[in-house]
Formats: sequence, C-alpha cells, structure tokens
Amino acid sequence: MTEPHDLVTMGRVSVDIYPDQVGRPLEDVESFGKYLGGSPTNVAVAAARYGRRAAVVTRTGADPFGRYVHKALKEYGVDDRFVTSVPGLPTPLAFCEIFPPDDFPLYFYRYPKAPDLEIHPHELDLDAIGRARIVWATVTGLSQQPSREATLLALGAHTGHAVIDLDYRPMLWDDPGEAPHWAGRALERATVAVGNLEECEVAVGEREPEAAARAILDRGPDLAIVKMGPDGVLAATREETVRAPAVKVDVANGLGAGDAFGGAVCHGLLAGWDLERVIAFAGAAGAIVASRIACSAAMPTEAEVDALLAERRTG
Ligand SMILES: Nc1ncnc2c1ncn2[C@@H]1O[C@H](COP(=O)(O)OP(=O)(O)O)[C@@H](O)[C@H]1O
Ligand SMILES: O=C(O)C[C@@H](O)[C@H](O)C(=O)COP(=O)(O)O
Repeated sequence: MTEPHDLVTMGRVSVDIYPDQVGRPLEDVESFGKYLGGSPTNVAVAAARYGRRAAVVTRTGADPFGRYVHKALKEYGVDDRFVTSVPGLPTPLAFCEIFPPDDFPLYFYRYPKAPDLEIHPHELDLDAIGRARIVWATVTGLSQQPSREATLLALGAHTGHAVIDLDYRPMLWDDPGEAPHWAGRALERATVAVGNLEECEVAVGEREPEAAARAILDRGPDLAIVKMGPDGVLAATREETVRAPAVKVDVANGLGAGDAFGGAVCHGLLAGWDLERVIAFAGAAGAIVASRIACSAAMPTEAEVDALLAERRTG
C-alpha cells in the first residue's frame, strides 16, 4: 500500500498565460509567460512547497499543454497520478490583465467544455482520497456534471479534513443562480470552508465576516475561514473566533493569493498549529504571492513566510 497523501485537491487545471507587461490591456500586450494554473492545482503546488505530499485530481486535453501540466506538476513535486486526459477537448487556458493594485481580470478559454469538468465519480480512486489527510475541492467543480457528482462523492467519502473552497467564478457556470444550492450541498459534507466575502455571500447569503462564518458553521463545517484580501482574515470554530490583519506588501498581481493562502492553511492544519498561527501564516503566504506576478511559480517556502512575519513583527 502506498503512503497516504497529506493533501489531495480536485478540480480545475489550466495553463495560465500572463502578460509580461504590467498595466496594459490584452490588446496591447506584446509577450506572455506560461505558468501552471487552476485554483486547486495551485493549492497542491503551494502545499508541496512546504514539503507536503500533495496530489491533484484533474483532467487535461490530450495535447501539448496537457503534457506541460504533467511536466510542471512533476517539477513542483506534485503527484500527477490522478491526472488523465480527455481526447477531443483542449487543455484550458487562462489569460489575465494586470492592473495593480486591485484589478486583475481573468479570461478563461475552456471551450467547448473543460476536461476538468469531465471527472467521473466511477474513475475516482476513493481509497487514496479517503486515506489522504486532507481533501480539497472547489465550488467551481460543482458547476457541471459529472464533476459535480464526483466532487460531492469525494467530500462525502473523506474521513479527515474535507475542505470546500467556496471559490466562485460566475463565468464558469451555465446558470450562476445554481451556485448557492450546490455550494450548500458541499457545505453539508465539508469539515472546513474557505471563501472570500463575495463567495461567502453566494454560498450562505452573508458577506459581513462574522455573520458569514456563523452561517457556514450552521451548515456543517467545524471551521470557517473568511478571506478579506488586503483587510486580512477571520476564522471561526464553534469555540473561538480569531483574526489576522493583512501583511502590507506592494501588490504586483493579486491573483494566486487565495491559492497560496489555501496551501498554507493545509500546511498549518497538518502541522497541528493553533488557529491564530494558521491564519497569520496563510495570510502572509497570500501577501507574498500578491506581491509577485505569477501564481504557481510564486508559491513561497515556509522560511520565506516566516521571514516576512518576523520582519513585520520587528519592523
Ligand atoms: N493585497 C494584499 N495585501 C496583503 N495581503 C493580501 C493581499 N491580497 C491577499 N492577501 C492575503 O491573502 C489572503 C487571500 O487573498 P484573497 O484575495 O482574500 O483571496 P481570493 O484571491 O481567493 O479572493 C487574504 O485574506 C490576505 O491575508
Ligand atoms: O483557476 C483560476 O481561477 C485561475 C488560476 O489559474 C489563477 O492561477 C488564479 O487566478 C488563482 O486565483 P486565486 O483564486 O486568486 O488564488
């Protein structure tokens, strides 16, 4: 029997094609960098940077960008054994524009259908998922079948931490009005929920941080984590509520901060840290990635996060 994973994430993958020139609309950009992307894929990369044994369950096209996904995962130390291809569907691409400090529009190319929404329940390795110390899934994975059923199955089959990232991208839903219902179904199965204010509002109808955390706990999870971008983080269990202010940085590209945060939350939960330390560490990891252009390629090491926290404590 193989050693259990610390973390198995499931959901979307992409090749992120990000401009080399900052502050320009896509029509004026001259050159681009190519990065591994897709939110849950980035979370696995972030956790692997801390030495965690991470894997991602996703699907690519049977094309060169699909081969790049495997190559990049291996380079980042993420197990790619649960990544399969769907002939006939191209590997998704995600372009962005970079207008610091707070405007980073994303343009997804996931047509005619993203292969990562073709994750079938019967193809899941439920033994490996069940034995992982954390399983991490996203609300976007609930946007279409068969990925929706597979996502709910994985969350429900899991016995350790089952994290639902309330991650909501309206353009990835045929009918965005269905998102609250399916987010609710995932919350019933999850032990931990993570979301920004907009995502909390979609999932539980509240965007005031404490009310949102309480509403999440009422739906089932034991831990609710509310991300507030440059305003920091609030986390609550039924026993305690803690906050972490954001660490001030010069923002280069805010995309990826949430995924850096997610990978760091997993690392902290696995390490058994107290909640205050988990969210302070994760917030600093998010700030580091916000201060860098890339997402997956920018994920920090534990020493980098600790150094930033120490600098801010003494500075
Ligand atoms: N501009 C920023 N400055 C400092 N910290 C940030 C910044 N943006 C994000 N972070 C940190 O990263 C966390 C996650 O980022 P956030 O933007 O809230 O997530 P998402 O990208 O999922 O909306 C935040 O709660 C915060 O701690
Ligand atoms: O999958 C996506 O949402 C796009 C990703 O490829 C990209 O890396 C990203 O935007 C991550 O954003 P986050 O949710 O702000 O961490």
